Amino acid sequence: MAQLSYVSGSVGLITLQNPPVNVLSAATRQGIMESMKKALNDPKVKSVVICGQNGVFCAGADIKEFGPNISGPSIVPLIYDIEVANKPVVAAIEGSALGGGLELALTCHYRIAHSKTRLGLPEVTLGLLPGAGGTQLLPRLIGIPASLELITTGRHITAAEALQLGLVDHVTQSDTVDSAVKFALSVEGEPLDSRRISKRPCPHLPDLDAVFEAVMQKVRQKFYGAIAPIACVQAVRAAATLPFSEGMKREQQLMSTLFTSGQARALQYSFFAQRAVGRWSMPSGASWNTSKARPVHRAAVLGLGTMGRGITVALAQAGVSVVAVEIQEKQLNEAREHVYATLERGAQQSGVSPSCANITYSHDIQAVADVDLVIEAVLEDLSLKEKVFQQLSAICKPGTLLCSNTSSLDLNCLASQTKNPELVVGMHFFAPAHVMKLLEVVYGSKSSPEAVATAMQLGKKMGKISVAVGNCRGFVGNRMLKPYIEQSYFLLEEGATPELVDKALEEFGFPMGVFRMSDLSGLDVGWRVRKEDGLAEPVGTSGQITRLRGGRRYSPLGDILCEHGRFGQKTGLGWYQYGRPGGRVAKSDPWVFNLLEEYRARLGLTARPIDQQEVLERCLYSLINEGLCILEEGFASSPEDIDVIYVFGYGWPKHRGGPMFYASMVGLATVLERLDHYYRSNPDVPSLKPCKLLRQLVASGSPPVHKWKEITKKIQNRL
Ligand SMILES: CCCCCCCCCCCCCC(=O)CC(=O)SCCNC(=O)CCNC(=O)[C@H](O)C(C)(C)COP(=O)(O)OP(=O)(O)OC[C@H]1O[C@@H](n2cnc3c(N)ncnc32)[C@H](O)[C@@H]1OP(=O)(O)O
Ligand SMILES: NC(=O)C1=CN([C@@H]2O[C@H](COP(=O)(O)OP(=O)(O)OC[C@H]3O[C@@H](n4cnc5c(N)ncnc54)[C@H](O)[C@@H]3O)[C@@H](O)[C@H]2O)C=CC1
Repeated sequence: MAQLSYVSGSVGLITLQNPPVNVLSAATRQGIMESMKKALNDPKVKSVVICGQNGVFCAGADIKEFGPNISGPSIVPLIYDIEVANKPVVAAIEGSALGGGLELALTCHYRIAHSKTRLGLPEVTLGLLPGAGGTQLLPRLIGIPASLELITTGRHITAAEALQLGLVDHVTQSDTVDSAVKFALSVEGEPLDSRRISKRPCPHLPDLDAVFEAVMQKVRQKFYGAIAPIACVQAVRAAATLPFSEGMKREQQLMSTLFTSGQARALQYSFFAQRAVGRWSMPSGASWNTSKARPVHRAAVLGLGTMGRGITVALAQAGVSVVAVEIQEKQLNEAREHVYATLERGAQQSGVSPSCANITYSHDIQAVADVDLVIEAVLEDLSLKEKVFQQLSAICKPGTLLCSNTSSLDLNCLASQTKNPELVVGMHFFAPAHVMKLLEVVYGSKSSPEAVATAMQLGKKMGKISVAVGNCRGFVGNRMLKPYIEQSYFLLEEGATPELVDKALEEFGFPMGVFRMSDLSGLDVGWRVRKEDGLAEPVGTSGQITRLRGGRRYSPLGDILCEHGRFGQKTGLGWYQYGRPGGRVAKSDPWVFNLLEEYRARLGLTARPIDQQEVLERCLYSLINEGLCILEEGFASSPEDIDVIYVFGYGWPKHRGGPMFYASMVGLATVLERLDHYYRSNPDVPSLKPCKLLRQLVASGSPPVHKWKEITKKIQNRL
């Protein structure tokens, strides 16, 4: 796991050997410790270089080992041993130096990095802090403000930025190990005291209290409810105010609290879930093992409204050449300007030149004839989309993949309009499409595994976290949103206000409660769908209100708002008031309170006190129940798929893992008991009826999320 070899006569070269990314597993830590001891005791060795095999230095601790029974040599004494060494130790950094990997490099006396290396302390994203001395060493090396920024965000930086910050001593474009060995030879025998970071004082900061207060405030606001960023600030403060050994004790104290926290478990679960969704599978068993993605060099985007523009930007940024088609001249011109400005802004932020040269614009659908893949993003209208798919099927060269960005229409209907339904898949992006990380790749009943593989691969190239899902109404994310929104309306009928419901959800950790979110996305969107489904009927001022439609409880409150022209932020009025159309600051609206009072009076409903717990239970448990139904029906292949969709597409707080993980933390038996309770008092609300899978999981002793597959498979096989 770590090997000592001898090079250039006097250099001991320690190579970390733990593929794929040389994590510091127990065996690797043991290997480093033994190799270091051997090198330091060998009189022939005058200097040491530490590197990682296969072009990766080290991705830090092995997250899989985290838990109450962590074994092997501790990482902290190991790093002390390196720093006190009486021979120069040089880190040869390439690929990644992250977390414990960067801490290992910080204990070396010199750091040489390849220009393509990424460095960082991402522990905060795992619910931890850099607990192998990182919070004490980094501020001593690069100062407090820069350390606070890196440690509280977990941001990865380039070698160039690391050099600028003083984090590395030298950046090379050539062979890193060769450069480090040459460097080691050049410093053999030189005094080392000034190179030991722990011996340095932390750079003085005159307004220390004010700096820490401001950062703490920012962190509390930005990472609402998360405990790790706060502990990170506290640990860096220890570096600024305490001697090194005392600071290390404080770091360990804070780390041990985080290490066993539910938030750390959730975030570490999420780390692996993000990677697991990439290993997609379809109910037929198709996966990467059986299907190969086709290369996509040239893609078309059809419809340059809100979504088409974002998709064009994301494709161009991924280096794909784009044909962008829009029928309306005005929209086309606006889109061209918008895409250009967004790419320019992105280029300025990333320092990479913009990719505008890759895009051609047209108002003629014939322009898509020679592309490898089309993403359709025209209006959400089935007959329009059907016509577009007929045209695409006739125009495109054989083998072109036809993708739809529809958020709710049946993919099979679109596929049936084409000559090759196996080439049709959904690519459901989220707004704004060039920013949001999530992509649902939707397979219809005839989609070929190759088509799914190609969409998944393209999503990855575009920097998305792609999740393959089945073709049910609303797919996974929007389908689960339906009972969540429905419950929020029922709560209003029973006595809650939009403010009360939103406060409960925002304190849970959502960036926006359900009503503020609905105002932002536009209330008319759901209204249109409800009208198409025959649910929304005009109420008028004297009309009868029926709260039972199709045998189910129904709340027309959302429809009533729309009948008054209140579509949310875009009209300046929705569940809140915004001052003007397009306004962003939500203020309570007495009109809404009056409406609710009149509505309840008209229907003979008595408002009762509703607490935050009930809001959370009814909104979240009904959403969780729907997620479990989706799993039961096989439209998602694992709970990880659902959790990743909610964290990256719907603002589910990261430190709560996702709805499925959260349900397992709360206790599946508790979720079942509460759903049973609410369903008993609302037998006309089917989404509160606990699904079969939930009952089965509880009956099987509520296994952890990673074991659910054993039970879902059995249920799915029986379907
Ligand atoms: C009981 C009470 C005790 C209380 C006291 C406790 C004290 C404990 C002290 C411990 C102090 C330890 C401090 C420390 O060192 C903390 C850390 O280092 S935490 C880890 C920080 N590192 C990271 O977050 C890096 C994570 N990795 C990445 O960002 C990417 O993998 C990377 C950029 C390196 C490479 O990306 P890419 O090429 O895209 O590959 P993948 O992401 O697909 O990864 C490939 C493969 O490797 C797995 N993997 C990656 N990193 C890790 C890791 N750190 N641990 C385990 N496994 C890792 C990844 O899952 C992939 O495998 P799959 O099988 O495909 O999933
Ligand atoms: N807006 C959102 O937040 C999201 C929307 N979606 C889906 O994306 C699709 C597009 O939605 P938006 O961008 O919001 O709509 P939009 O109304 O902003 O844009 C649609 C564009 O398509 C153009 N168009 C219509 N027919 C066309 C044709 N035959 N050829 C070329 N262009 C044509 C229109 O002129 C318009 O510019 C819909 O299916 C929607 O459900 C999916 C995820 C999120």
